[in-house]
Amino acid sequence: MTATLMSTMLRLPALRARAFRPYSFKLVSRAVSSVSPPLIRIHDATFYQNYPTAEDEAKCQNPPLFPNLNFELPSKPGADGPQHWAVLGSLGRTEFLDALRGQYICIPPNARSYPYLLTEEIAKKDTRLRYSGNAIQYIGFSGEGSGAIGGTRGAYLSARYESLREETDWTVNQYLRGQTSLNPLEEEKDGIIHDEALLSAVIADLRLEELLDRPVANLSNGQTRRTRIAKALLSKPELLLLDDPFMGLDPATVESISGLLHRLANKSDPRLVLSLRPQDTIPDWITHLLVLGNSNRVIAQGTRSRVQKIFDVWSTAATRGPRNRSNQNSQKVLDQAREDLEAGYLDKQLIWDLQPHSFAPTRTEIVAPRGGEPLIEMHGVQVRYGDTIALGDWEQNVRNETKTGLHWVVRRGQRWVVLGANGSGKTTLLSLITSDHPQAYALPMKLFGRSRLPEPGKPGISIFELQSRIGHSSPEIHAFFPRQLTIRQAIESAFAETFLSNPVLDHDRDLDVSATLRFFKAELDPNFHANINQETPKIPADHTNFPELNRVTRAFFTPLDYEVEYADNVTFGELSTAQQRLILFIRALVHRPDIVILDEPFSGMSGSIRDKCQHFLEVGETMSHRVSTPMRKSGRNSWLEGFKPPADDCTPSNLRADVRFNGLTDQQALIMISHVREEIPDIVRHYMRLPSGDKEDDTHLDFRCGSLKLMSQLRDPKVWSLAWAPELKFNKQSRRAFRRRESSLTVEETGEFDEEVYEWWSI
Ligand SMILES: Nc1ncnc2c1ncn2[C@@H]1O[C@H](COP(=O)(O)OP(=O)(O)OP(=O)(O)O)[C@@H](O)[C@H]1O
Repeated sequence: MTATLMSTMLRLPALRARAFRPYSFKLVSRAVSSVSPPLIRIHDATFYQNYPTAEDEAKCQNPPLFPNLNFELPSKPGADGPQHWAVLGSLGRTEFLDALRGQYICIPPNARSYPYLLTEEIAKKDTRLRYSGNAIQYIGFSGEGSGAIGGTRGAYLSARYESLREETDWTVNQYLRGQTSLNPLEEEKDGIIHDEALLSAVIADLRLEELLDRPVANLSNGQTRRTRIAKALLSKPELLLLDDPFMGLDPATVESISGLLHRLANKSDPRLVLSLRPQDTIPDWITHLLVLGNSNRVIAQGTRSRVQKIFDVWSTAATRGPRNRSNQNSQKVLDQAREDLEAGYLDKQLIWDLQPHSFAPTRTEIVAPRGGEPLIEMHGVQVRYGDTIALGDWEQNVRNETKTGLHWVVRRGQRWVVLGANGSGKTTLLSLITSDHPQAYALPMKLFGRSRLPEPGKPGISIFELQSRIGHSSPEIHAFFPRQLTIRQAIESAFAETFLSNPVLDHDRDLDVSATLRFFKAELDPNFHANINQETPKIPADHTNFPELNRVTRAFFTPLDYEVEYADNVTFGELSTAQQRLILFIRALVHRPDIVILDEPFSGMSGSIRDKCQHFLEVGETMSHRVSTPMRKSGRNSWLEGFKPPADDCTPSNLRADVRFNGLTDQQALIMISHVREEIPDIVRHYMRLPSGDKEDDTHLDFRCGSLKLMSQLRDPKVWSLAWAPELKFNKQSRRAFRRRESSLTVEETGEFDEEVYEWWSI
């Protein structure tokens, strides 16, 4: 780069952005007293996607990332022991890890360096490690499912379930050994991994023995996660960056992977930096935290206890107003927080998400509805691959007879959660319902009262009918969803036969799509914060022009498509992972399907977006307190940012002409999968748990199914742990569910109760 260009760049206004110094930089640099040079040193650096130009700011493009960043990662434990870092934030976590590993343009260029990689020690170990690209490995988990390791190809979701092996269906063993090119080089023939001892240790540590011969395309999400961590460890990096490592893992696997990571981190082999969502539980062994605010700013960093104190100050500033502090340090933090709040780098939602929230039980009783007609019926379903039974390898008591396979009925109006360890068959089960699984045609199951194939006197159910009656969001759909669609097109694809075919739209459907875009504008519109104070246009509500408005007594009317044009200008691919998940969530609901299937819908989302989604699911656009879990959880509605209820919000919601969604109806059924208790809304009153583990082992989870007691909520840690309890504990603490029959009515009159037919357990 020429000196002139360099000096021009340094004069850019963007580079003179408000000097930002994370509160504890001095503290961090003092703590690092080790004689060994740091592995990463970032000193007053600003990063850019592209070389910055003078026009960038005027055109609002190429914004600076992490302006004036200071950060050091020691190579060796200091006097206080090793440093284990976690990066917390709603947005920008991946970008931050990318900046650490040498991506983006760093200004000034020498502000980011890797001094430890230039030492003799590294040269002796392996000269390849001198290059940060080799020494620092990144694993991200937002490219979901086995697709993330190139397992599933093409654009057809059922690819994962085809039992035919293709040339490119690498087994886990081949993948770990690096034997994954179609024309291997001579030296690759027996695998490029030569460190067999390391390979065996990693396979044992990550419990991969049983999976070695399985094609990577067939792995469940949790199995994929373990395989990818193993692969990264085999390249013996100096530093491993793990982006959202616990997303989508069942509670037991979270514990075991966290323990494994701790052991690795303690040996510094490799060193680790994790990224986590603000609401995630931070593993005990993490010693240092770095917090990202909005617009790619680092707003706090330092030792865990120091950053926790900063959170406390933020929290009082947000709830009780920014009063002055007696302690000088706290005052500094408070002043900085005020500045950051004003600049929008920090906001109330992030503060709320960062606080650990203890479970506050509510006194609301919610009945598990008996439900209407059956939408899904399974009578002894088993999914087999050769000799292996992937789903239904258990016995159930049905009408007091022992039967094999899955027996289950889902009725209109019911809300289910399917629980189960990673690999227990949850995704397989859902793929039978959506008919992505080829075996769906042959199994003893009915959807909407009909089989997939025609029966005498009854037509089979077509895939297109299924698609229009089922709303589905899942990690697999996320992996395959076309990135080029605009936000509006992505949501409208709910009304189409395939992702890319033309949706069948009409005026009402347009209004429905617009209503969702308006409700989630704060989360999706990139310019939302810039326009927050803009006045809503008010059109006089002339009743002759707007006959629909006769029912409401309002002087002004705001058109429903007001302020939703942003959705035509931003593509799905330009959105963050959390925003993409939000689009898929909306897409699963917007066409009001009979069955809504939400497979880990909130993973990757911040707590506040998750809460807003739960609110939408329960009570839609209304402010009703009918159930809304988030309302009761937080006792306030800061997460409803940007949603401006119409001025006359006191009008009963069922009379408001512009409210199009009131939450799930009695005609709809919900089936959810999640491994995180906070993600399960209180309207979920039924659960099914798929078995896992060795039957001889006393930690084995057996098949269970049933409803929640009147006051139970799966968000309650006690109820949650019971739902995951092994047989003995489960039997002790739950009870058989029965429904009281009205004494005057006979079985013929009331019909059978599912709780009695299928042996349900109340928890
Ligand atoms: N084609 C196949 N051949 C053999 N086994 C398969 C095949 N497809 C899936 N499996 C296995 O079936 C089991 C169930 O997988 P599934 O993806 O349904 O689990 P899951 O409960 O959704 O897991 P996770 O929580 O990790 O997503 C897994 O052990 C998986 O490896």
